[in-house]
Amino acid sequence: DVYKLGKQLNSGVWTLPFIGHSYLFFGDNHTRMKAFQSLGRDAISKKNNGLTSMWHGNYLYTMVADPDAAELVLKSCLEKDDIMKMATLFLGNGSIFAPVKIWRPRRKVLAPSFSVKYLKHFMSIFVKESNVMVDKMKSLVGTGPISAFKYFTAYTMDAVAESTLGYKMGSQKDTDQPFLKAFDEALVEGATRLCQPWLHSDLVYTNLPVYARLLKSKKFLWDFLKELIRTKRNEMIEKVDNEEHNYNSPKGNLQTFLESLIRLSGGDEGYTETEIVEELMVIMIAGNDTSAVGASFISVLLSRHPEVQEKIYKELQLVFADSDRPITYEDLPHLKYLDAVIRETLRLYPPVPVITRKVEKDVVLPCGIKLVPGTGVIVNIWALHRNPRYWGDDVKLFRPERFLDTPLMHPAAFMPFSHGPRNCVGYQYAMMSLKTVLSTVLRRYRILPATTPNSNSGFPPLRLKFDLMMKDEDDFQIRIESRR
Ligand code: HEM
Repeated sequence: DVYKLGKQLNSGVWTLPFIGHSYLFFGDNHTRMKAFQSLGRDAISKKNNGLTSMWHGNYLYTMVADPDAAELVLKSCLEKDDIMKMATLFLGNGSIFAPVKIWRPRRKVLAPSFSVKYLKHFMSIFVKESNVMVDKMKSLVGTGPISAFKYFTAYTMDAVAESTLGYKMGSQKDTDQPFLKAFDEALVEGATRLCQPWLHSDLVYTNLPVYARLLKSKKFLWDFLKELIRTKRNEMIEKVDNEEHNYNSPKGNLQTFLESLIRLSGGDEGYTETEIVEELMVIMIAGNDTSAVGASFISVLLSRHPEVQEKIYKELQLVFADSDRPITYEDLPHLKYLDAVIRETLRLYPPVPVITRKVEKDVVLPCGIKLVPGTGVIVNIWALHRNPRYWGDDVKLFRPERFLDTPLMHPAAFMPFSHGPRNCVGYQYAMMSLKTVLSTVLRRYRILPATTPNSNSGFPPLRLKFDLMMKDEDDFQIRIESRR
């Protein structure tokens, strides 16, 4: 059945005996992104209608770049592919990669703490950290190119740490911050392993010095979070004892995810300390670089499309005129063009370009092809967002207006935050944070390209790489100029 499925998927990309398509992934992170791109192009080619195969040795993945098929798969296959089990060494049973029976109850606890009611409280944190960022950027005006990512990643780390943990990380001010260092080291180790198939076996990996390094970073991060949880639990119990003797219906505002995790999980009866640490790590991992990568792609595209940047500035002028007042939650719905620019960037450059699922029961796709239990699925978001059947002939153009003048042709045609029950729980958080930081930067500065475009061919295409996320190999270089 597996081979029959492989044949039906009709790959136009060569496979080699024994290793299948794995040869495409040998090399560096740039090569790996190119592999996903060429397989994705095959999927959206006319002959294939949004599906192709990817053989990892003798293991078959159905690669999906068609919204109809993706929607069905993401609704009916909730288990993540086994390749994601590697994350367990670091994340334990953290919900993002956990088996469905662990993920489901945790998602129920996590989801309400991302509702608008809670998110509104975080605006003041986004505003404060955005201001720290624009102040830091002052010294960069008129200097040589800088990495936008370096600034956005420090911003997201501080914003997520304060809203999640109630902890003022201060990484925008001190890049040697020990939590940040340990966190970055662990992420680098994780990405290195995922991208190097010979490190996939736990038996091999856990006997290598790199594993000892991962454990060291993990211990530091876990000890730090455990201490923070203990302090917070005590604070909350004391507060409730003083106020109303009822742990489950606290008065006052919920301020952080940590507090709501402790509360929503039923106080002492709920999550264990380890389970809370796992969930906090999930949010830190899922919420940091994803948004920073998104903001960085937006900055680079704006540097190359001054006309788009001017349109955003006009919109900002309508809302704020020349005042210095900080952005509020009520301003957000008025920033429609900025919203379209963010979406259009996430369409062309989704920070998470591929996601995986495991097939556990027969699934018949709308085109009639039957997925076989024991195989995997890769939803190639990068290719799905460039599928001309759903985006028209100008699919490769950066044209934010498409989100304003044309309704989506399919609810799953645009899914940078994934789709279905296991989609991104931080979607609204991310959009609010991005709008706050981008509007704050763009009111103060004009973003300029790092290099001058060639008079004939314009700017060279961005060189992309894949290391858990899709990033710019040149580290998102831009320059800035003061608006005032
Ligand atoms: C531009 C920014 C972001 C992008 C592109 C993004 C993308 C994604 C994607 C694609 C998934 C689902 C993976 C899958 O279906 O297998 C996901 C899951 C998740 N994201 Fe995001 N994300 C972003 C920001 C955030 C933020 C800011 C947070 C939290 C503060 C967050 C928290 C999560 C969590 C907790 C999950 C796991 C949900 C679950 O498994 O139930 N994300 N994200």
